[in-house]
Amino acid sequence: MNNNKNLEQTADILRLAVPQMASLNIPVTPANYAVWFEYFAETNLNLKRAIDGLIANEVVFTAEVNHGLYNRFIEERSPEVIENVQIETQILINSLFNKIEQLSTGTEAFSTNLNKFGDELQQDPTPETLNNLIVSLASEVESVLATNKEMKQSLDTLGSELTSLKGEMENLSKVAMTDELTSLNNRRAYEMFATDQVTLFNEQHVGCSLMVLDIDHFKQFNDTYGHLVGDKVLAYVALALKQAVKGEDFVARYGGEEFVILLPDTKLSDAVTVAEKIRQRIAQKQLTIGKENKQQLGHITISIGVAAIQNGDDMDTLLARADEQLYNAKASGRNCVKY
Ligand SMILES: Nc1nc2c(ncn2[C@@H]2O[C@H](COP(=O)(O)OP(=O)(O)OP(=O)(O)O)[C@@H](O)[C@H]2O)c(=O)[nH]1
Repeated sequence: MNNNKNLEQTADILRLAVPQMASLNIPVTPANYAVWFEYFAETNLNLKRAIDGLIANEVVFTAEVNHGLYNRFIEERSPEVIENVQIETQILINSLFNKIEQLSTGTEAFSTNLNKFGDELQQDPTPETLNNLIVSLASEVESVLATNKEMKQSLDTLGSELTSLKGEMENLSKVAMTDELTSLNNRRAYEMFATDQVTLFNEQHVGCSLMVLDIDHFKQFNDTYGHLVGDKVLAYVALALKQAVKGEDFVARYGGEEFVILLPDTKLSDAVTVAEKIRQRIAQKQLTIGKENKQQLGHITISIGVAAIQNGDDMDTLLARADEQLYNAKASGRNCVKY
């Protein structure tokens, strides 16, 4: 089993990456760590070449440079990379926590044994020799206790370092599940949530409904106002969707200008009501850009397909039915909800 090898490799990379990042004044954020993990793992030769080039040319690793490396070499490939880093580091952390526990148990047991030995000696007191033994055993106990104390201190330090590393890894996991442009859940996060909802339906008969939403004629919008304005509109739609649903509803950017909302424990008619409210809210909004010299962008509309989970559904069949309804909405002239 190469688990130990992986663990050792991960630990080695951790030992190399963190000091190198510190010497280049690169903050150990989850995204930066993902870049440097890959660099030292030597699994991404393009990334390695790019970083070596930057170092050779004495380029300062500013926030923009770090962000660029992450975007180009990590995010654009796959969030799986981040998840791998997260999983491997998590294994490392767990194993170190286990070791810490073993160590403290071991030293405690040693000092207990020594104490016991001291007790036994006291039961058969032969004058001088025993007295000497007791004295030396007592001093040994003392030294073990001192070592134990030192050990405890270093374990405490290690423990708090690991706790903060654990926190960073949780952030990393969050990065892997979040769409950078809109800060919504990404497709990967949606798929995990949808899988859980399908299981809940199969095992406990708790239903759910799914909306698939797509901005109408978005290509035209991009062509007229440019991609950057298009990006702002995507962020606006994301916020509007978040604000339009209640706590448990799961909003995600599925890709491009397509969003999904999964509504747990919600029947079709209720989901359609929510969808209609969202459609109207977005259609009514007059879009502007710029703070002082506001440029009017007019209105955008969205089309929505809705479906409720049925017996025999899996995540893909549910999505396919909602998608079919989205197609119907587009075919019926857009800016409408079909179910
Ligand atoms: N600005 C921006 N545009 C994007 C992004 N992702 C996808 N798009 C654009 O969204 C447009 C989608 O175009 P189409 O699939 O033809 O659909 P549409 O123009 O919205 O037309 P209908 O969906 O049929 O109403 C393309 O121009 C994509 O470039 C993004 O992240 N930012």
